[in-house]
Amino acid sequence: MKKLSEAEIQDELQSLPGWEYADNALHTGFEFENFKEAFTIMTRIAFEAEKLDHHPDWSNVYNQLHISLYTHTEDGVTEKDIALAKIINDLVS
Ligand SMILES: C[C@H](O)[C@H](O)[C@H]1CNC2=NC(N)=NC(=O)C2=N1
Repeated sequence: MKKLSEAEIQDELQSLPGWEYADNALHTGFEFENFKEAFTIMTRIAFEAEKLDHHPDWSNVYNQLHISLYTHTEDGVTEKDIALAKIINDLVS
């Protein structure tokens, strides 16, 4: 899986509302009604991440969820991060 250039990442971000590129990774944040809603989405994301064999760096505090996507093996953002970001946006919307 090839590391994407910054230009390629910015191009992909056009179709990823809510995501930004910083510090060599993609980042987003969501706020839910409560902890149960946040954790339900996290569970759905976890199953999709397992299918892709690609896993988010994330943190959850009550109803807030912050997610960063990064490909450790390539030390940067790859198509797998873009694919997972799209799945996450679809699950949350
Ligand atoms: C061995 C296994 O395929 C790797 O560790 C996978 C698993 N999940 C991963 N997730 C992420 N975000 N980056 C990786 O490089 C990565 N590598």
